[in-house]
Amino acid sequence: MDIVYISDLKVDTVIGIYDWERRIRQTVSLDLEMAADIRRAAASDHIDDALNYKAIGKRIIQYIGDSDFQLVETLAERVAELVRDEFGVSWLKLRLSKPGALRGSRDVGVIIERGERS
Ligand SMILES: Nc1nc2c(c(=O)[nH]1)N=C([C@H](O)[C@@H](O)CO)CN2
Repeated sequence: MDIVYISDLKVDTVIGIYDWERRIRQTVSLDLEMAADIRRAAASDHIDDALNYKAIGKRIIQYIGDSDFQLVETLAERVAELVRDEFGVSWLKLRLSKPGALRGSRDVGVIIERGERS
């Protein structure tokens, strides 16, 4: 199994459980690893044969930017569903972090893995 990845994708969104958090936008950061077989794209050298990380990244930016969940868990799960459903990704690992959310820590968040590694 090969991996196509996106690292440290930063998006501003409404996220959080407190009243003050519902009134502002905060930055979340996303690391995403997606199962892929890159051999066809490598052989043809054509984007149509590749898992297009730019198309996926733009869709994630749009989705997160428009969302307003309370928990990072919910946001992570929905992004994972979107990537798997819309881009046919069989397995992924997603790390969603919220920088500065806990004093003394660089960031907090969740890491989820969905689907079967083939
Ligand atoms: N497991 C979680 N714990 C907490 C979350 C969360 O989304 N998942 N969120 C908060 C607050 O919104 C916090 O980020 C504000 O600084 C607290 N704990």
